[in-house]
Formats: sequence, structure tokens, C-alpha cells
Amino acid sequence: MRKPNRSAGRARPPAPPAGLAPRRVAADLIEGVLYHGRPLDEALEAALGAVAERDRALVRMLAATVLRRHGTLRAVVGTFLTRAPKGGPRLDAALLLGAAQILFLDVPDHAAVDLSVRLAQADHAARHYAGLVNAVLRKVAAEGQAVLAGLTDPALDTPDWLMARWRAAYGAEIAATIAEAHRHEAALDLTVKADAAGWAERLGGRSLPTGTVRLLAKGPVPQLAGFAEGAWWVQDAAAALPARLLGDVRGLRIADLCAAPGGKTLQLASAGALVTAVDRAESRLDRLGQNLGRTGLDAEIVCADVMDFAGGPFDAVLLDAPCSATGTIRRHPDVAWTKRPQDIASLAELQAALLDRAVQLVKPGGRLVYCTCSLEPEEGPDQIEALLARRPGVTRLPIEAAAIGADPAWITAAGELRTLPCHLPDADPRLAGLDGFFAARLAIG
Ligand SMILES: C[S@@+](CC[C@H](N)C(=O)[O-])C[C@H]1O[C@@H](n2cnc3c(N)ncnc32)[C@H](O)[C@@H]1O
Repeated sequence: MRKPNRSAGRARPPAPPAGLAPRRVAADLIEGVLYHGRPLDEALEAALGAVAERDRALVRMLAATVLRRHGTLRAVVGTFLTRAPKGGPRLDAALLLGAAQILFLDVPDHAAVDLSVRLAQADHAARHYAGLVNAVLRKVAAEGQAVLAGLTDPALDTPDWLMARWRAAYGAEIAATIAEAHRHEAALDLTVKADAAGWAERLGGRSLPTGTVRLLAKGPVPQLAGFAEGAWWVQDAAAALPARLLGDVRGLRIADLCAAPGGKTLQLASAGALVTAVDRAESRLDRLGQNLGRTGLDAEIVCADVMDFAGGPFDAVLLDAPCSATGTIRRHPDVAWTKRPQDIASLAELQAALLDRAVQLVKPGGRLVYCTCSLEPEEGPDQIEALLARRPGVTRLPIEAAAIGADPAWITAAGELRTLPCHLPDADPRLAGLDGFFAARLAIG
């Protein structure tokens, strides 16, 4: 019998367990968000080369769960630490990731503990704490659920400065329900070209009063019926409302400003408008082009800064301005940890400039819809108040809930759209909620 071939008598190190590679990438993403303010999806995109196709959804789910329940996980782990260990970001990520898998994900406790110990062992600063990771996570496995049961305040998973802002804007009770809504991953929302009820049935989802089809995401989106033939595109139910505020757009020339990746362009083109989609990000416009190609819809694509864009004038303009995106935390839990208070002031300045430019691009007698996916008043109603004050020719055209299938509670006293993550409640939290969107409709004199 031949002996196994061992070069120079050295045994090969055992292969790492299968689940380690995705945990390593997830730990990198968590550190990127928490220590470097790097957006999760941007980092995930950059890391795709290091992640096997089959592991991509797992990596995102691991990182997103840690970020969604960051405060809670830190509190549970902290219960079993006598003092903060100095093992650096990798130790932190290994502990949070291990606790997230034990408490919130369908991973056997022993695997979660072992993989986090290995993550720590592979890092120069964290490896001295591998024994501590093992001990703490074993305690989380044994006693963590009991600790969790006592941590009922949803504000725990929201940075204090954001919680304070939402309490000031919406009151303590609504702020708490917003924070609670952020603890759940959002459903998959689709905007369909036609036949929402039919697609809801075919996809095993439900048709919302606004026309969106909502389902629980199972598996990769491109594998769902209707994707390849371009019958629908992914778009949060609230994100689908601003374009509909323009009413019947057949044959109208419309500029969609800050358009990429194109959810609203697709809606307007599908409704028969002649759309010019403007965005300054080339890579995002590539995605817009792909989305048009897949859905067989048409629009003119212009890669330009809106401030320099000289087209028009247009019958109508839709401005989906860049914003803090605090309305999208259910889908992008990293936003809560990457944004800073000062971002809101600088974004508000940019939004005001973009709004002024948008007004100039509308024909006299035309309409302008302004929207942001932010919960912050400075990026929503305050922008409109300031615009109306500085431009006497601009007036507000109040929104009627019934015209867009909205709940009247989503329309403010001023006639603006204000959706919140806690809107559209459901007994199953996985099917509840809306992105937090603000939209106003204006007439340009
Ligand atoms: C909220 S996203 C737009 C989402 C898009 N409307 C949709 O429905 O799919 C904001 C976009 O604004 C773009 N943007 C930011 N500042 C811009 C500017 N000054 N000129 C043009 N585009 C800009 C960004 O590249 C980004 O694609």
C-alpha cells in the first residue's frame, strides 16, 4: 500500500471549515461600516470577488443582522464581559457576529462559536482573545435569550442622535414604532407594468392598495417569474408613489433628475411619458440602461450633474434628491451607523440648490415633484417651505391620498406625502412597513 505523499514529512494544515469564508467577509463588511463609515452594499459589491456566488445572500444577511440589531447585540455581549477587551475591530466583529447567529439566525450554536473563535485566531490583535470569544459566546448560547427578553426598548438599535431627531419630528411614540420597524427586514416590493393582482398570485405575494406587489423574498430575484421578460422591477412601495403624483403622463416630456438606478424612470416610461433620465453617476446609469433593456422601456439617458444640465424646458420634472436615506434603514441597516448629524446639514444645502435648478427646468404651467427617502424634516417639508418663501411663482398642489391608493394618514396637513417605516402595519412584521419617503407636488408659475 502506498503511503500518503507528505512533502518533507510536513502535514498539511486542515482545510478551514466551509462556513468560515463568508464569516470572514461579513466581518470585513461589519468593520467597514462600524469603523470606517463604509456603506454595506458598496463594500459588498467590492468584495464580490472574494465571495462564492452561493454565499452572497448569506454574507449580506450576516452583516445586515449585526447592523440591524447592533445595540441589542452589544448589550447582550456586554453582559458577559467584565471589561471592554482591547482586541480591536476584528474581536468586536467576531463577538457581534457570533451573538447574531446564536440569537437571531438559524445557525447551530456550536458552529457560531467555533467560526467566531477562528475569526479571532486569524487576526493579530484579536488572537490573544480567542479563549474569551469562546467563553463569552458559550454564555450567549446558554443565557443570551434570557438577557434578550429583558432588552425590550427598540431605541437600543438606533443611534441616540437619530432617535432624538425622530422624537422631535414625530413624537416619542411614533419614534419608537419607527425604531421597532427597523428591527425587521423589509419584504420584497415589486412595481409591475400591469396586472398587479395576477402577478401577486403568480409570485405568491399580495397586491397592496397602492398597486405594488409585495412578497417574502425567497432566493435570487432574477430567478423569479417575470424578471427575465421585464414584467416588473424591484421598488419599495413608498418609492413608487412620487412618480404617480404626476398623474396621467402620456406624451409628456419629463425630466427625471437624479434618476439612477431608474425605478422612477421605468414607472414614467411605462406610463407613456417621454423621459430624460439625468444622473451624474455613470455606473448607476449603466444599471438604469440595463433596467430599461430588460423591461423593454425607453428613455433618454444623460450623464450630467443636474446643476450643469441644460435640457428642457419640460412639461414636468421629478427630482429624487440625494439624501441621508434614513427612511431606508429597514433595507439598509448600515445607514443608521454610517451617517452623521453634519451630513444632514450639507445634504440639505445641496437639495436646496438642486430644487432651484429643477424649478428652472419646468415650463411655465408645468409641475415639479420633489422627493427624498429621508425621515429628516430638513430634507423634506423644510425644503418646500423655504422654496415657497424664496420663489413666489411656485405653489403647492396638495396630494390626495385616494388618487395614489395611499392611506390618508400618509398625507400631511400641508398636502405632502410623508410615509414612515411603521406605516402599513401587518400581523406578520415581515410583510409590514414602508420606506420613509417625503414627496411634495408643486405648480410652477
Ligand atoms: C436617491 S438616488 C436616486 C434613485 C432613483 N431616482 C430611483 O428611483 O431609482 C439619488 C441619485 O442622485 C444622484 N446625484 C446626486 N447628486 C447629483 C447631482 N448633483 N447631479 C446628478 N445626479 C446626482 C446619485 O448619483 C444617485 O443616483
